[in-house]
Amino acid sequence: MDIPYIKCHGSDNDFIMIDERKLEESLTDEDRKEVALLLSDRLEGIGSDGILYVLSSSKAEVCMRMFNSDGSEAEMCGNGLRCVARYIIEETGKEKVHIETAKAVLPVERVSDIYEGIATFSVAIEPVSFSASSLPMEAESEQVVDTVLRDLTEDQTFTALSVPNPHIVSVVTELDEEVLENIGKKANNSPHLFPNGVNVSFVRKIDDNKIFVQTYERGVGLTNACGTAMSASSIVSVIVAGNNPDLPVTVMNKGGMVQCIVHDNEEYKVELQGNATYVYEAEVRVDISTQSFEESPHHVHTEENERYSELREFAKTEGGL
Ligand SMILES: N[C@@H](CCC[C@H](N)C(=O)O)C(=O)O
Repeated sequence: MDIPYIKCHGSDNDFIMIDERKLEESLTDEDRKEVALLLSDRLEGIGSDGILYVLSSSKAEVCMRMFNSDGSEAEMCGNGLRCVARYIIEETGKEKVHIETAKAVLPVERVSDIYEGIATFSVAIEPVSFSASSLPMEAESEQVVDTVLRDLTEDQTFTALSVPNPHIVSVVTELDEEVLENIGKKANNSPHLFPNGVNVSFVRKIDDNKIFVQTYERGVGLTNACGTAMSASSIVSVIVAGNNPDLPVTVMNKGGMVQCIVHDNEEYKVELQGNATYVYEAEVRVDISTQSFEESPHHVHTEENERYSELREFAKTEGGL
């Protein structure tokens, strides 16, 4: 099967975007899983944190489905949704479109540049729930807010929420990547606690409405950034670290930066704003039965990648890396 794709990223959380509407054969869920496992592999494949599948929709311009690099499907992907948003906004020529995701039809639009010369897209992150059952998470109380999770640590507190994929977030003074990785692995090997796994984030407050976030992602491991995690972390920073709702929270990460505007009216909602950078475009011939693939030459988006490098350097300094 020949599959044209765009290698893209949001804050260096990188994806292979496949427009299924352009394929000659339709994909089954088993195909989507196999393609994710084969192509996402960093050593033997193309390498990515996951695959974004773009499908037709009867409810919106298109539907996005996201498969992690381990072949599991996620309910939502914030950085990926910005890439799909760009793709559809450029395709339709509209300023604002809607994209169907597993749990909601979400508005997405182009907004003013987050950094000079970086085309920036805003996506809605919702529905948000603090109910433990929404993750799902086995807990003694219906909500887990700033609470020590004794199965994972002795003294570190976490807040659990779904946005709508599952997250636990801890506000820390020093961010230790090794501790994060250990807790992330433990949480994802604790089906009695998190039957569907969980994304684990550490948040360090840099200043008022400015945080640094790193995440151990379910189905992937440590990544440069996770859009839903940065949205969940911004909400948690409003609740437990004194950040202000309705004003942008600048979120630095290992791959760049985004802005999250947290709205806490009747329900929590987040506007996640950041880059949607195309690295290159190519076509891959995949043979699922032999687990093999062959790639065409890449059409590299040199100029926008150079511009993104500037943002990455700026973010490193601002994030104290
Ligand atoms: N990196 C993504 C989230 C991808 C899914 C996540 N690993 C999960 O399984 O929930 C993002 O930008 O939100």
